[in-house]
Amino acid sequence: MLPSVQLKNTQAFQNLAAHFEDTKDLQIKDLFSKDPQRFSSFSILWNDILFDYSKNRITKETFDLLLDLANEVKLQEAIEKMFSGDKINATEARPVLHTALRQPKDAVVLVDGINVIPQVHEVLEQIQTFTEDVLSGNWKGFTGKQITDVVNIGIGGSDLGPVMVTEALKAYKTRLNLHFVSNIDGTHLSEVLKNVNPETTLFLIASKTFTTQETMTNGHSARTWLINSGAKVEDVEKHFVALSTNEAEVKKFGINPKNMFVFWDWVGGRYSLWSAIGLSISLGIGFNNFKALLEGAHETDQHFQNSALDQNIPVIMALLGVWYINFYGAETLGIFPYDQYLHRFASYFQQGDMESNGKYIDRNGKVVNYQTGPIVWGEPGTNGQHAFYQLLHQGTKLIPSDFIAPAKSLNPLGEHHKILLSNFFAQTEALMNGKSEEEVIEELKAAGKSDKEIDQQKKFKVFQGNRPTNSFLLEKITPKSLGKLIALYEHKIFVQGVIWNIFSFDQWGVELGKQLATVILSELEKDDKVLSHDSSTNGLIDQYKTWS
Ligand SMILES: O=P(O)(O)OC[C@H]1O[C@](O)(CO)[C@@H](O)[C@@H]1O
Repeated sequence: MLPSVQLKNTQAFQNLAAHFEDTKDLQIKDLFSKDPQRFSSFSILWNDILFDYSKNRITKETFDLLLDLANEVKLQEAIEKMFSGDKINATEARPVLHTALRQPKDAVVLVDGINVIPQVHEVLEQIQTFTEDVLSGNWKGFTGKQITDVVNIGIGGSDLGPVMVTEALKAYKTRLNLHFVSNIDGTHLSEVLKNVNPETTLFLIASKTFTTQETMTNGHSARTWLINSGAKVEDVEKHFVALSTNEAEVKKFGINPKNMFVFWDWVGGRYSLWSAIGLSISLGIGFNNFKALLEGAHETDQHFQNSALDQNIPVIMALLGVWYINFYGAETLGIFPYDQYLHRFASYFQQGDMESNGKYIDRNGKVVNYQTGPIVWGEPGTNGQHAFYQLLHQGTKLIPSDFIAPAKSLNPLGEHHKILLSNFFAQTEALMNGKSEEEVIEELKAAGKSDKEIDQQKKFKVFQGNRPTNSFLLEKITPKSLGKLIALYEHKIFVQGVIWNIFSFDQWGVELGKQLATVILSELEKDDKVLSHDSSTNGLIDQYKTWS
């Protein structure tokens, strides 16, 4: 079990609350003018990643008080418990060991007294052999043709990670075309099937439980499509493999267990891209790149486990989040990658963060009296600039944001990357500095505007500034640097869960809707009027029955 400390009862929280009252009106730009060393004090150059957190509403004292909080909730102890396989996912009585999936072969991680690393590497070897088999054309479809297309059927953690990573690393693509089907909406599968040839398509049925309604339904429909396209039942094994923890259900589905890539219940769904769930990644970018992704994540694991808290990037990310959420009342976290390939990064961490820390019950079973996980959202820059940045700059909400960009483009094209990066740098500067009314007036005068025009416009062109941001400047997006970056966010989520005293690795909140949908599905199959719900739900269902 993790140490359980009531956040508001900690001395550090009380101290931070008092400190917040004293400092809440500080302007970040003034902190820069007063301290020429601010950037070097509040940034970390970690090999090919520069993490700059100096554009935040913090002083050295804030930082120290936040670190006191981390110490008071016994963060270091909690980190050790996670890495060593303690059953910190207490409501499911499981360890949390996605970190074991990226450990080298000679590591030892015990679960119930058994070292799990050999099993991890056995599956990695299976992934490698299979990837090579498919890529070389050795693996053939039912008419003897090599595979050209891979369709991953999965949802949530069995989809979002592989989608995000294969998009982020598209520049490293193999000859295989990847497709992802997640939604139960038949449109998703139908649209993908329109573009693939049954003779050359491989389906990966990705599901930790192998009972998820969406995935099972999509999987069965894909199987029917294959058979209707001329394949025999005994050909199915040439086109279907399973990525799962549940061998019994895989067999029930009709997939030969020899075509199964296993993982274990100590891998959380939203932390599973490093496991067999990453098979689509390996097929899509090659096994060596998949391995480099794991190595990058392992580097972050070591950084997280071994760095002092004041030099520990995920810890600092988490503490800054707590500062804004629990003291400034911020409700969301914006993630804005200045890299088109990272266009699914924010949506990936919507599940990662919100399914982990979207909880109001603490580890003692009590309702918390403070805010927990943020709403995570974002789009790539500069698209976001032309959509919602107005609100970031002049809206009434405080939105702490992470800006991410690679220094080197994977597609150097004329001046594109310089322009992109000039926007990346300019936005965090503008969000911090804003523009005063005096500056606006000066600018309007210089542009030759009349006094009347200046009077009309001046108020609207003011930017308050003081909007906090973190910047992540990566040398380049590579499988390794991406692995590092993803793991930084994973551990940030863990640290915040420890501070908020919640269980970050279960997801009971997704169950109620699923239960009710099962009841309603049986009602949709009958013609009678539905009376068993509230009048709104009855009314909606009955209108559906009228129209369907
Ligand atoms: O991999 P499975 O078991 O199909 O689950 C898919 C997803 O469903 C959830 O259990 C709930 O939405 C997620 O946590 C998980 O990633």
